Amino acid sequence: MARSAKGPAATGLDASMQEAAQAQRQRFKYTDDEVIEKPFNWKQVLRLLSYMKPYRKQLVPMVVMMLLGTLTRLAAPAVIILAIDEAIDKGGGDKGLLLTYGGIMLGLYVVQWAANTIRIKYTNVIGQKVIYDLRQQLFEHIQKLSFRFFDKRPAGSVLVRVTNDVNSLQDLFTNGVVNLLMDCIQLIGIAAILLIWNFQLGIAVMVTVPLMFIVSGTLRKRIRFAWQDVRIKQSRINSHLNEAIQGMKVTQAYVQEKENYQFFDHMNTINKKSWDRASALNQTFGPIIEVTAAIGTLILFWYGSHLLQTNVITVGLLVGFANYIGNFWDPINRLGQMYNQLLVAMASSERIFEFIDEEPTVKESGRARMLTGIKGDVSFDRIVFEYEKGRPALKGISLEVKAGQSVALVGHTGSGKSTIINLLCRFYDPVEGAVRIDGQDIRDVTIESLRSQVGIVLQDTFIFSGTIRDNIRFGRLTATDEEVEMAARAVNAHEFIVSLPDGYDTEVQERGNVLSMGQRQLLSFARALLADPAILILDEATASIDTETELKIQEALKTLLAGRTSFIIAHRLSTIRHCDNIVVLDHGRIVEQGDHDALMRHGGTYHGLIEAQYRFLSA
Ligand SMILES: Nc1ncnc2c1ncn2[C@@H]1O[C@H](COP(=O)(O)OP(=O)(O)OP(=O)(O)O)[C@@H](O)[C@H]1O
Repeated sequence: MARSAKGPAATGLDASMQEAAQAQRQRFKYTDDEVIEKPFNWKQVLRLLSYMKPYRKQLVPMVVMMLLGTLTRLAAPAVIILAIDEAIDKGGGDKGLLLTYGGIMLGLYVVQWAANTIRIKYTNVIGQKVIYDLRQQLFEHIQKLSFRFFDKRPAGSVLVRVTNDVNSLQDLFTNGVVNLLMDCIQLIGIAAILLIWNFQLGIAVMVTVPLMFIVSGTLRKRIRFAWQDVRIKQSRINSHLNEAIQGMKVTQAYVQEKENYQFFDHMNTINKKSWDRASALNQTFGPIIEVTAAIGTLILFWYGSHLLQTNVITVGLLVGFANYIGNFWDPINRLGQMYNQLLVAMASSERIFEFIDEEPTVKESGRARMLTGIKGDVSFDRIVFEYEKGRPALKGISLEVKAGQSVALVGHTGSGKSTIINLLCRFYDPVEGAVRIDGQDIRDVTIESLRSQVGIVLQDTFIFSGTIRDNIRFGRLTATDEEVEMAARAVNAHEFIVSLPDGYDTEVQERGNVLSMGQRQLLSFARALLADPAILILDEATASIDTETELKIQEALKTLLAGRTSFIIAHRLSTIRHCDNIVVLDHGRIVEQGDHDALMRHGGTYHGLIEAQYRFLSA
């Protein structure tokens, strides 16, 4: 009864929850675009190894130690053979000789231990340095890449290359390459010793080797795919987690926690299943290797004892063979693992090199001059620009701005206001036409000198982790504490800064979580003032400031803008009323320009926008 009373409601709830989870699944679409492994590619391996070149000096002792370690390991069973045959078997127990062989064995182990310790030290040092260089080179290069590059990629995928992909090469450089060489030398060495010492027995005990390679190859492949699947599932969880944390406020505001939880639970379950499968497959590998190894040992003792009885081999040789065979399977096993690791590293290095080889689309010409001591005349000469081929964002913009003038850019959303600014800062280059400052095409001047003449206060004010003082000083790193404070006072930010617990030394988090939007904007004003650029851009800069702060800001802006050419993008038209020139954009074209009074008299688009805004505010 209890069950039937509860049943329909519970079933209904379950059904609705399942529907919600299903809807969530459809909402989150993850593309597994990152290929996890790539075929072996010699060119790429050589390119990777070239990162070791600067450390040639450390490479020499490392290789010497590696050879010494491997040779001593190969020599040890040979000494056992001699000790048994010469000191125990033949001489009927020559204690002196036995002690000598014992001493040699001890010596070999000490040398082997020392050689391995020194080798590991050198490999770690070289490996870490190579990874450091690679990460540094990658980051340095990414910083140079143009906006077009970032437009095409989500921030997460760029992040993953600098972290995960570089990390996956770390193992290869710190252990992989050296172990691979050591294992190869050991395998070839053992095979050669066995065949030289007794060809027939050598062939007999190694008869299982091809079998081992086949089993190991096939199984490893399956295990590799299973682990790849785990990585894909984990990377999905990571992307979802990233999105869930970034969008936490929206999730809570729309009360979507339960749905998010269910979706996460669904992905987590899939991940667990995938992990269980891979791990179960992995566990089958050990017994298979052991069985194959046991077959080899069985053949050794069966055929070996036969050869012993017929006096073809000695007891020492049989024991020595057993010893060598014991050292034979481990390298085979490791080589399989190494091969998998190498294929994963191939994919990671390909992704890293793809970024390193990416040329910035905004390039500096070899003859670029410094742009210094400018007046601030700006001209846009018949500019055509498109972000995506065939979809022009600017369609022939011509605009003359005299030094010291303030220009407002207005127009509907998507009309091209920010694009004009992007071209002035050379974040992109126009497809046609030219942007000039004081008559110089900005493609002929160095990017650094151009951007240091152009100050920008963006709509989304970025606050870096650090103190308030550091954040203002970002405008000019050499500014003194007094200059930082003066800039803050000039834009009316000083008052709120000193009211914070540690004043100018208050620590703020990435993106300025402890500050209000208005406060963040005031800080970025101070930052721009400190930079003292000849040309200033304010992109929606006053959008988030309340009326009282806005009055303060308007006052500060007069100081900030005095003597500078300025471009102001503002949706609130009241803030740009006093600009010298108001440029009205419509679908990438200038449709009107003039001062406020002239445009109002004209009664065109601007007049319409002012009317609409007035109606909206008084509604
Ligand atoms: N990174 C980009 N990649 C592709 N298209 C873009 C990109 N940035 C802008 N666009 C497109 O270019 C056109 C102009 O955009 P722009 O950002 O200059 O408009 P806006 O006038 O500043 O708009 P808003 O007032 O909304 O900020 C729009 O159609 C927009 O969709």
